[in-house]
Amino acid sequence: MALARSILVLTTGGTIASRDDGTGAKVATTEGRELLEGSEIAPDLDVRVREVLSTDSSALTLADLDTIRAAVLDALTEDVVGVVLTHGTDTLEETALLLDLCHDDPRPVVLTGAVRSADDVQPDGPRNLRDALAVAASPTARGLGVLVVLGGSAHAARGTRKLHTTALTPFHDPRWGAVGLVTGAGLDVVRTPERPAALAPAPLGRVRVDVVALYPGVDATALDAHVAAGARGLVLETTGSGNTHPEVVTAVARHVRAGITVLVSTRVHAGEVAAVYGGGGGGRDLLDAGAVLVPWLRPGQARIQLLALLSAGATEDQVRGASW
Ligand SMILES: NC(=O)C[C@H](N)C(=O)O
Repeated sequence: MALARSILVLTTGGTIASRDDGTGAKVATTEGRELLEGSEIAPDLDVRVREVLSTDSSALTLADLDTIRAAVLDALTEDVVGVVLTHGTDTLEETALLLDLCHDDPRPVVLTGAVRSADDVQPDGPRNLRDALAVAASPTARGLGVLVVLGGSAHAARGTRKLHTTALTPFHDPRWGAVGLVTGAGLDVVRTPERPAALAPAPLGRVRVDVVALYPGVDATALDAHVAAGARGLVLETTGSGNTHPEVVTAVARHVRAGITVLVSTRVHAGEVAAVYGGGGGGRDLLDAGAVLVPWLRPGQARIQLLALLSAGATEDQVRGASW
């Protein structure tokens, strides 16, 4: 008989592990062992589970992200064909990108979660976990980096976002679409994601990077407050293709001169950020003020990449030249 393929499942909480706490609120309380019991596991897989955290992903701290990354890197030192990480969906895209940035191993790391809680009459967690295990064990998933598997498809970590609060297929990559579809046999790959060279993992908590929302009527108050709180980097959630009010651009120029890295992302779901508009508040003005345009990553993932770069000691040129 063929030797069983080993997979380590790391659990962190989220809706996949949540149940009613008696007041009608969902809280992550399900143990890793119970998650596996509820999911069909192929007989040729040897699946072990390790509990890392038990929290709603919206409450994760940077120290928690360090803990999760360390647990994944540790799991990859073991004799496993792949790793599955169960995670809340709210900030799954941040954790997925962080792991992908330092993933330098052909074995797949697969993040999964659920939209419906573990005590729902029709939970989606068991199927998602089964799919994630199938992908983690699939030879076709090797070399694709960190993947997000929910609702029957797999997406690359980079560029993938939660785009629906309740749909069973909440994750999409607006630029490239899915990497593959989950089949009974594993992963049917439709594209190979482009991934930059891996970064050395460094603890995230020493650097502060904040996201600043921009909207009609905005001024520089929030921007200045983040810098006063110690931010070394700011990610602007601009309107449209990278535009805002001239007052914000003036503040950006001041902060860039003082050594703060300012990234220009957008609140718009799909499409490129570019230096098109002038007039004092346009993307062209932000570029001239010294900001870095982020064509494709949206604010959550841009922040994680900037945190990872600054934490790893990247130079200004390395930050500017990164794949955004
Ligand atoms: N569907 C989910 O997992 C949402 C949950 N609030 C979380 O991110 O932990």
